[in-house]
Amino acid sequence: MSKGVLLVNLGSPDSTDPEDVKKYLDEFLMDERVIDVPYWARTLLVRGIILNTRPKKSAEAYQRIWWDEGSPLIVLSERLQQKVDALTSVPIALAMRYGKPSIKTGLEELQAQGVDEVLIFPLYPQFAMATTETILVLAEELRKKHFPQMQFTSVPAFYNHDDYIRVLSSSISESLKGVDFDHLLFSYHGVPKRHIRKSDITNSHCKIDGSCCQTASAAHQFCYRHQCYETTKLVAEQLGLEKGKFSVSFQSRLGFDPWLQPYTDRTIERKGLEGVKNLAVVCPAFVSDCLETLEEIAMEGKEIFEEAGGEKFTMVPCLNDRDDWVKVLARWIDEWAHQNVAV
Ligand SMILES: C=CC1=C(C)c2cc3[nH]c(cc4nc(cc5[nH]c(cc1n2)c(C)c5CCC(=O)O)C(CCC(=O)O)=C4C)c(C)c3C=C
Ligand SMILES: [Fe+2]
Ligand SMILES: [Fe+2]
Repeated sequence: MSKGVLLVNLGSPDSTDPEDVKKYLDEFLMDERVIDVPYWARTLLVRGIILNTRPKKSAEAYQRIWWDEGSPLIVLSERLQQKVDALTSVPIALAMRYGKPSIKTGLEELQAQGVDEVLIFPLYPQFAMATTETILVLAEELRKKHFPQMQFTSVPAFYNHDDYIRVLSSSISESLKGVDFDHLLFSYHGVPKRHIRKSDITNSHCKIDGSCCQTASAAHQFCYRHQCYETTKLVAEQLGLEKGKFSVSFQSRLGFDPWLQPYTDRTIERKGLEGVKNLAVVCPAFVSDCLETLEEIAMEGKEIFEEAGGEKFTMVPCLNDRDDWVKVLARWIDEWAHQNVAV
């Protein structure tokens, strides 16, 4: 069998035109693992309500961060793919769960290179039903329908992997060198609390209280909240951050359901009001900078902080195409590619 890798990120609209943003949001929000209500209710909510107003607002946000080459998330993912490809012995393709290049196109690209054993690599450190799971489900549907001769393996969430924690810690200490920050906020993309309960494979562990994510359980293999706290704990240990000097929050909530708390916007405001003058923020749920980091945090978050009395706001960039990150990905891939190969 011939091996190859499909890196998969979230995806962006084709342009900042509200019509393109609407098309992208339709594909994204009509995913049953993102808005997980019955089809009729999702259609009513997404196509009857959200898509009437949100595309215009989101298009304006995309306009504030868009690059000449296109969406930062796509451009940065392409750079990552090219650099990893240059270091590995197997072909590396790139796909997006929503928008272009699609997962089907990515698999076709690998197929054209003779690949029939594919490592599906969701570019998310923490597992979530709205990210990792939806990629794996769609990839399997496509395999059955269009690529029955292919075999898939997938990379599990790497939220606590030593290599990831080391690279993330280095990126934070480099970005914050000489920045005498009072507090470091680890802001993760939020999800509705219901998603956490649904992903609880024990059906009994998750309480979303202060303690369940710290109590050992098989549920943690698929618990986004546990994995976010674990990444934070391991990075804080590696950086020697004292208790109270850092905290966790969840950003980007949508709709009226309760999402994971504390919310990032309110946390940033509270920090400013409490007298924190120098705040640093890192967003470890994203491996590539995107709308949610460049606009929601670096622009809106900064403004909220300054209005609340804060003075210095430092944003730590995502891992993007850092050399140490590229090397780690290339090593993980080569380790997989050389398994079971007689030497
Ligand atoms: C850890 C990664 C992500 C999780 C978990 C996630 C869940 C999630 N997101 C929405 C709704 C929206 N997210 C949007 C943008 C967006 N989300 C992620 C990642 C995760 N989402 C990224 C990387 C991006 C940026 C994409 C880019 O092009 O840069 C958007 C679109 C923008 C907007 O209108 O705000 C929406 C909508 C839900 C509902 C959800 C969990 C249920
Ligand atoms: Fe999102
Ligand atoms: Fe938990």
